[in-house]
Amino acid sequence: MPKVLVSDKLSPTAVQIFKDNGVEVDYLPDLGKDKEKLLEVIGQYDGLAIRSATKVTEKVLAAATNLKVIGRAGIGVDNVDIPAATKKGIIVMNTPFGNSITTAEHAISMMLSLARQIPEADASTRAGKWEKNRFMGVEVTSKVLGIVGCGNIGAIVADRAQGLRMKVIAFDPFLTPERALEIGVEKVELDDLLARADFITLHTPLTEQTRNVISAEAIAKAKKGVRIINCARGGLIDEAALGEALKSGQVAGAALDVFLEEPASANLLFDLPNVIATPHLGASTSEAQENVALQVAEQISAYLMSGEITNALNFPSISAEEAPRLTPFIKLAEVLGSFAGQMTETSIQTIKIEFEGNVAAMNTKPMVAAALHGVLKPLLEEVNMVSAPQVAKDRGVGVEVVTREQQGAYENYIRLTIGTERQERAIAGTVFASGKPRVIQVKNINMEAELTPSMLYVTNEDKPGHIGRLGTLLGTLGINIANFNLGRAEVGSDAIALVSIDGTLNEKQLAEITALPGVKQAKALKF
Ligand SMILES: NC(=O)c1ccc[n+]([C@@H]2O[C@H](COP(=O)([O-])OP(=O)(O)OC[C@H]3O[C@@H](n4cnc5c(N)ncnc54)[C@H](O)[C@@H]3O)[C@@H](O)[C@H]2O)c1
Ligand SMILES: O=C(O)[C@H](O)COP(=O)(O)O
Repeated sequence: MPKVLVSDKLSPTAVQIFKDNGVEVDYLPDLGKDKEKLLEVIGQYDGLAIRSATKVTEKVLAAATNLKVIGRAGIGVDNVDIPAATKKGIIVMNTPFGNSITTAEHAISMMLSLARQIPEADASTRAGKWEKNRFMGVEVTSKVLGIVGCGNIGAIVADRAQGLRMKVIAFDPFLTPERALEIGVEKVELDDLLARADFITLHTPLTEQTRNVISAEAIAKAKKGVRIINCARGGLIDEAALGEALKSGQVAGAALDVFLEEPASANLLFDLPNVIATPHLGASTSEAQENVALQVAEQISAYLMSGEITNALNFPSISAEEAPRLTPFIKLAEVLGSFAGQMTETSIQTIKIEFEGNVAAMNTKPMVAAALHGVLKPLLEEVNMVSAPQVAKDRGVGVEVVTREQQGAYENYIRLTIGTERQERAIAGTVFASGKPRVIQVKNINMEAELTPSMLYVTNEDKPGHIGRLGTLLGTLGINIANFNLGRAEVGSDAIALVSIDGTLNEKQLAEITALPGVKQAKALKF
């Protein structure tokens, strides 16, 4: 039974869902904050369910010897080292929509609180002062709201702000003009947004491009008296620059849910009167927490129990219906890749994967990942299905994927062609109705072979006596033949033998096989 650790405070719904799905679960909501303890126990678990408190660093991942999946009950995954997880073949998932309405509502609440200084007015009134003249606010109606990052949350904020009769402009390089039109926002450049916005709200992930997007320079370009809201990530704002601008009046107020250092028990902005701070509460409503807990527990369980992949950030999705149908094709793609990888001795420049017939209409991305894994595995130690596409890219291997309708006799057909500086080598296969993957072409020579764990591959001149000599030699070497598959281009030309054997061949035995008359190449293959 797979075992999952919940190391942050998730709704108990998650625990119940894991149990209902046949997954063993340890609910230790404070463990994520204890780095040493996490390192000690993480090796026991197949899955990890977290929020933002657990930091899944490279060190944690190195200790996570059984970990297969990390599920983030929420959106931001900057607390997970995704490249390191990918390298280890660990799927990283999030729940991209579960808390977006709640977070957008928090941003709007923060904006209105800033406009009317609600927190200070509340504190002053309850302290017995009746400072009616101190708290002069501003209306939001007809004001310009500048949204930086107009994805799921940004678009919901835009919708709510339009309800408040604000004019909404957005800076987001990935926002298409069609989408901007659909959600009724004006797409602008950052400098334009800074120059025009009365309120600026941030809704981008924290990346190298977005870090300090609200810098001293950006603040200087903003309208005097702008109010800034950040319910996304702390690193988006240069906090020191914001502090100076709040003191000078360039920024009239800031409402911050997130901080550079969290938990933020101290922060240079906390002493300023025109700052509203909340402790990363953006996603904290009972509705959002139910949503994300339920989703993450279902997603982790589905992956561990059936291979279904939803909302993964480092692997293509595989639906519950697809998972059983795709499995034999993923297997085929991997063995074709492995065959080609084992046959390749010089550096790979290109990998072409062609899908024909039924398989071309399926979700080919996991098959491509499996094929690349198969190719790279014999050449590199640290590669897996999750990391293979990135490894191929990092190594400058050109990957081409082609899909087309059935052209030959096979209802489904996958061909993988490897290009090196010396040559191109193609190998093709199919999956029979029984679900069995078979190799059907090697170097354009037709054959039909099941790839078994240990095989001998021989190319030879098509001349009488070869099969007898090969069989006799294998017998003399004490190697039992489980299956013998043959193919040839045409009479008297090149022929191929793919022999399933029990046990493995050593270098000396291979040299004896290579020395047989007419043999051009002999190779031991493992699958
Ligand atoms: N405070 C909280 O509790 C809380 C809750 C949920 C999410 N968040 C944060 O909010 C962020 C946004 O969430 P979302 O669901 O809207 O994500 P999303 O992916 O739907 O939207 C992010 C948007 O940012 C845009 N973007 C990326 N790089 C940009 C750049 N350099 N400049 C401008 N725009 C850029 C993207 O194109 C995208 O449209 C998350 O990454 C997370 O960090 C915080
Ligand atoms: O990215 C998110 O989903 C939010 O930052 C929520 O974080 P939390 O789960 O720690 O509240």
